[in-house]
Amino acid sequence: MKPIFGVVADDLTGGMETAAMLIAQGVNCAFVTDPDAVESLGPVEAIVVAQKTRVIPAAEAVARNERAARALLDRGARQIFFKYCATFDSTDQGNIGPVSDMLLAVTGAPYTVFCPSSPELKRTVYNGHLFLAAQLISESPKRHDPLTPMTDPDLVRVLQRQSEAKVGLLAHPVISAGGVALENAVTEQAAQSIRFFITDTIYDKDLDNIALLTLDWPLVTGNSTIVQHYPKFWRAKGLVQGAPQRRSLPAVAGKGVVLSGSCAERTLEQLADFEKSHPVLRLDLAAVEGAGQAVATALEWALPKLDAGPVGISTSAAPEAVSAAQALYGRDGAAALAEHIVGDLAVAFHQQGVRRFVVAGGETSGSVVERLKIRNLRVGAYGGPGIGNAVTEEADPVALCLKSGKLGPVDLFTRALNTMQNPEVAL
Ligand SMILES: Nc1ncnc2c1ncn2[C@@H]1O[C@H](COP(=O)(O)OP(=O)(O)O)[C@@H](O)[C@H]1O
Ligand SMILES: O=C(O)[C@@H](O)C(=O)COP(=O)(O)O
Repeated sequence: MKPIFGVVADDLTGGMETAAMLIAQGVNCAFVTDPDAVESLGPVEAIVVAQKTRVIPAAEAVARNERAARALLDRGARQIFFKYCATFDSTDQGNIGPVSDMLLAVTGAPYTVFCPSSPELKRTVYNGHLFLAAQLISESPKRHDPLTPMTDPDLVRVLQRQSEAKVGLLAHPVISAGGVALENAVTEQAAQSIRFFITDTIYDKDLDNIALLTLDWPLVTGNSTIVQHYPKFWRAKGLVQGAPQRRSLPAVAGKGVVLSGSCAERTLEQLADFEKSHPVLRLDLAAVEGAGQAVATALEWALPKLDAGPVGISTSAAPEAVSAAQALYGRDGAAALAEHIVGDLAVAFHQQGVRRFVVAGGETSGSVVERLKIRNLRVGAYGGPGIGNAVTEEADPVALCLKSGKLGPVDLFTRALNTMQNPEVAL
């Protein structure tokens, strides 16, 4: 069976969420973190290859995503989808442009769209400008992101800084008209050598129009939300067979921990909520004496508590503390230190019998999954924005809930740990 959809995702949380969305719509979707794992997968309708490439140097991101795309195309994938964040997380040296340049060449696509919007989450694009609710992204809390502060809301300008390809805009009137009017707009702009189209999107209906436009394109790019708009069209064309269903995960017992490296406002709220009923250790990056000492301190604090119930350990901090850590270690140095600590803790906790992990933050999730050497996961059906639930396919399984920094209900950490033990309780 040739997959109808091959996803190359630039982080673990969003990649897993994408797989979960497809699964919830009855699409038999596999999820792997290593392109080499694609070849040996059984028959599936879709495959997500999610790697931690969002903030790595562009050349390395291009090489790793090219391996993923080629592995998917070698399996016969009918369409490649490049999945990035709804907030277009990227720096000027960022990867969305270079990876898309490469994917255009590898798939032979003449052009593609960029559709980060998620109307449900109030992430919309109008006149090429990205909004979080009523705020331009550059005026929202995203301007404080530790790794990808978004200071320019004009996505045409942001993408043009990253790519050789000419970037244009499919503005809202033509997106909302859809059909032939939209196809004509693409043809007209393509005749002016435009290869990348930022798509204005305000309403769900706009996403349907974009999905219909791009249904058979070799390459599409965007956030997970647009992906949810394809399965009904695939089903109408007879491309997928399965009816929408819930795929629940096997129960996993064992000790539980929350590991958090996300500094997003929502994560800080979730940690505060979890702390009402569970012990939480907050590590101050500016005060720790190296990763080794921080890990030892955290283990000494956590291990005696785990038999009584889950605990949380976080490097997450508010903008002032993030700035203090970055002033000491540099932006990448602070992130590397935090990820080193959290990754070491994940390995040590696993050795000590922890089998339920909630991880907050996309980069943080990437380092935990890499350090636990997890390549292949059975993903559960979609449980809400920004959340991916999965279980490793091995004799002594590990349950993971990977959470996007900015998303998820406030009480997610407790609920996710409980659901792992009793998957029949919906998230
Ligand atoms: N106290 C801190 N100061 C600076 N950077 C931090 C701190 N704690 C964590 N980080 C880093 O910030 C980044 C947060 O990114 P991520 O895990 O993707 O979260 P989100 O999903 O909120 O973007 C990670 O690379 C993490 O290691
Ligand atoms: O769009 C989103 O928020 C997610 O799909 C995503 O990519 C999450 O990234 P992080 O917030 O860095 O986890």
